[in-house]
Amino acid sequence: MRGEKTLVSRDGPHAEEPRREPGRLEARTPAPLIHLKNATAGYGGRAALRGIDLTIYAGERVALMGRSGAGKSTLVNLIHRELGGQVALAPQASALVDALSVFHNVYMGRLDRRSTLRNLWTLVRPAQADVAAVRETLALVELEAELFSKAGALSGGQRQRVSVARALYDGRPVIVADEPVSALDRRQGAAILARIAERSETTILVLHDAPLALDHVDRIVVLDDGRIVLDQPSRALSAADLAPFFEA
Ligand SMILES: Nc1ncnc2c1ncn2[C@@H]1O[C@H](COP(=O)(O)OP(=O)(O)OP(=O)(O)O)[C@@H](O)[C@H]1O
Repeated sequence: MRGEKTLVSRDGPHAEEPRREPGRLEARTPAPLIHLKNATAGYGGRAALRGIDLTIYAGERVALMGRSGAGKSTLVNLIHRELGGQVALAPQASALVDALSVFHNVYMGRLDRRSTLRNLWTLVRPAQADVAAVRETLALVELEAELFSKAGALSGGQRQRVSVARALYDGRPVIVADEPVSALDRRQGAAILARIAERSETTILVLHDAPLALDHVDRIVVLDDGRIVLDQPSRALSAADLAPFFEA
């Protein structure tokens, strides 16, 4: 564990709503899902994100990209905090509870919507209906054979799929996933991204693979050293456009 996290967002969401003239008829602009204006975040007094201006609307599919240490996970945490209960988070696969089964790790996606008694009972003797629902979700990521394996015994790619399954099982309208497919080959990665897109209204994904991102999201946001250095629709970009941001 590194230093203590102090996430700070200046001006918060909806800081600059468009000004409307009274009495004037105009097309209704949808409210942004997230609106960060000059947001900052850091750890123990050290800035990890600076001057972040980012507006995301419901229905968008956004990839956050950039070199290691650029601030992607920090931005994911900030977005998660701003959106609260609307978000199903698929954290990096390292966030799984190794000592628990795949079933229990996925079940955790709905922990906060069940009674404490039911959650405790599920630790010992899961209800058949819950087992069936989790198995069905695991089938979406081709992992139903591992239902009762310990999470700690899985490969990196399997762990990523469990993390995604937990977010799918959670079932909230926004899925935010931090590196959901980096340990998978491109075919498997594409299949998982397709499942995420089918099961969510809005997706915000940390991705490393440019061709995969260009195929699966509408918009690419690149971070470098804590700042947004590119924010464009994928259709306007090629892998060559993104390459300079990943070269040493
Ligand atoms: N818990 C923490 N305590 C202290 N510093 C941190 C912590 N987490 C991240 N940082 C620092 O903040 C900066 C941004 O880190 P972050 O994890 O957001 O980057 P990233 O783009 O997600 O990297 P990666 O692709 O390697 O996961 C880095 O300089 C990192 O060292």
